[in-house]
Amino acid sequence: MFDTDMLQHTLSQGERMAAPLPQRLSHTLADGTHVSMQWPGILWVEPASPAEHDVVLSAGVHGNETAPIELLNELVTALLEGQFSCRQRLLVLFGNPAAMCQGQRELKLNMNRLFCGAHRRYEGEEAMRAALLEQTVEAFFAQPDRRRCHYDLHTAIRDSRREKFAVYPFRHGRPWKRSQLAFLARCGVDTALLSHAPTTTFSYFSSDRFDADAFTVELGKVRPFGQNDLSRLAALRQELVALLSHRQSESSPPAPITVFDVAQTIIKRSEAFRLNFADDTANFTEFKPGALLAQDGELAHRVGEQTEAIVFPNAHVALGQRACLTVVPVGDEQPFE
Ligand SMILES: O=C(O)CCC(=O)N[C@@H](CCC(=O)O)C(=O)O
Ligand SMILES: [Zn+2]
Repeated sequence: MFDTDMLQHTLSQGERMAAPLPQRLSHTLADGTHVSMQWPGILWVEPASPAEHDVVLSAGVHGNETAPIELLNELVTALLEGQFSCRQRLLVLFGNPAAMCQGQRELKLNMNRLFCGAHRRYEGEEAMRAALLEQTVEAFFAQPDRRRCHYDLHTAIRDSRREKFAVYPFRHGRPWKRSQLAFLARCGVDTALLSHAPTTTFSYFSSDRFDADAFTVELGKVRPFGQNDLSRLAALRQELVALLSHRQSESSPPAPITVFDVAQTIIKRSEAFRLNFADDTANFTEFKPGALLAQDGELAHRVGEQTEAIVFPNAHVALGQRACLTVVPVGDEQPFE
């Protein structure tokens, strides 16, 4: 019998997240869809006659970001119970099960900085898990001429003036896709940030290596398991089921999404790094031109010539990592298709 509670099954494996399950689980649903699990928190779904999308849905790359984990778990249960028929090839990933077990963002390493081979510079369970996730995504996306997408679901540490927003990874000059922004808007994600530099995040990995339509999607604030209001993610659930069922979306055309350019990526260079605003300052709080945002020893980080809003400020990241983004309204020069 295939366990319909993927989350409990994953947590029951404890901290063994880079080792295969003692026994591979495999099951064929009534509609012919084949479902299998060989590693903790990695579910592979192969419909009998798949439609054109290969869909990766991930959550728990940060172990304490529980709302999207609960959402994906509920979606998997619905699929396994036959509540909807999955017509797209689907890979569901719980990124960092060991951190999920501990209710922590990470054990030792921020897993969302370990992709694109960055895991090779480190040792330990999280580096091994990131390597496994890369190999799994590569194997899943190996089929040619498919439409690939990857939505990597997160929640933010701070309050946010914009509850749900997506980071659109750098596309090396390829146009940003309005169709994807419209999909996100139907999901209730009303804000997108266009990145202008390569990173080592999971969504950048799928975008860069496999030309997938990939995003980091922020879905509210971090809360412990059991304390999330999943009704706030109802629109996202509905659109994911429509995508997976290969049905037209039934939601009315969304309000246009607000798009920002990432203006600055502030890196923590020394242990002297300090943010120049209160710890409870919400994401998307605006600062006037010239305002001091952070001090890193002698180095001052200031707003440029136009007002900028802060996103993901965090003085407690490892040296060399991003401690804050700033964003500005999107410029006219961005290529969209
Ligand atoms: O709230 C925060 O400070 C962090 C929330 C989070 O985990 N965000 C992602 C964004 C990844 C990206 O830029 O694509 C992260 O920091 O990994
Ligand atoms: Zn996260």
